[in-house]
Amino acid sequence: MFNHSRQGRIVRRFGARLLVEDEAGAVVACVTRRRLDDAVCNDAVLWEPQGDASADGVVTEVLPRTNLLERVDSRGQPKRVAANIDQLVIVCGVEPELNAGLIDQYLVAAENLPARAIIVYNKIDLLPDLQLPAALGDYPPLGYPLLLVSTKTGFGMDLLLLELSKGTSVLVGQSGVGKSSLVKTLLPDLDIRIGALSTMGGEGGRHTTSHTTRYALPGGGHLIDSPGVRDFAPGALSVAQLTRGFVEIGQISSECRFHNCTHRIEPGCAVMQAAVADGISQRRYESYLSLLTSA
Ligand SMILES: Nc1nc2c(ncn2[C@@H]2O[C@H](COP(=O)(O)OP(=O)(O)OP(=O)(O)O)[C@@H](O)[C@H]2O)c(=O)[nH]1
Ligand SMILES: [Zn+2]
Repeated sequence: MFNHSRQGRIVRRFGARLLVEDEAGAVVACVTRRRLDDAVCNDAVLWEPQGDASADGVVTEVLPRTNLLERVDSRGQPKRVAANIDQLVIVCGVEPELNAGLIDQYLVAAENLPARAIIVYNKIDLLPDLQLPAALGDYPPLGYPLLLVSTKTGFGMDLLLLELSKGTSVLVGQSGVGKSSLVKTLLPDLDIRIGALSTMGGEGGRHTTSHTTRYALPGGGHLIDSPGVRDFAPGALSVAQLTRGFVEIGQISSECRFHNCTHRIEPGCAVMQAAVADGISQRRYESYLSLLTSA
């Protein structure tokens, strides 16, 4: 049989209906022929044009993913949110007070996806003397870019757009740090775009912001956004995930006497020695220990 399959990318899923961006950048309203229950936002798919009234295309296959972002819902069940994430943008800010332990948890999540991680420190307008919390100094030496921004003044937004142009990103972070404000600054025409997609997607014309959606950013790259994405909280972690997630600990752990060292009480632990000798940040080590006790 002649193969009409084309590649596309899921922009948004609304039940059985999918909005798929075709290779030319046009958005096509699709249904699924078989029940592709696990298809999520930003999945690469194969689809075939179809000319009937219900939809313009049929999604036939979900292509292999590089990763899958899942969140834990209110009943403790994992929920698939989006696929093929390149960068986790961890948003924090001058207020509420910095929660470095939470940043460390997000970094563990990023390293395990795996995805690149960027730390964005917002509301810099509230910090005229630029006295940053000491904990933020832990991150750039580990290779995590730290960007200072203000959605209020626009400071740092050009650099942020540049970082975001490198791939497909999601914004995560604690409530009140300014994630919604950032999205509005990055995508000033968000309401219009949501309106257009809602009309296309058979969502009854409701301008729904609740569905996870992939947006093209003005400087290149894409942002995947929804309240569910922004509320993403790292779930329970295994010891292996923790060691992978604290990159400096993972690096030194090959020098520990025991290959399965948890770096807590074991003799000959190179990580403990490094923490005492300032080879790694004492605060990060303690953060690791506190996550280990809940692992
Ligand atoms: N001074 C200052 N205030 C900001 C800035 N960005 C956001 N805010 C304020 O911070 C508050 C929280 O911003 P939101 O964008 O709602 O934060 P959020 O992270 O989306 O919060 P949730 O919706 O609870 O997750 C609002 O009152 C914003 O006006 C900034 O750059 N400077
Ligand atoms: Zn050790």
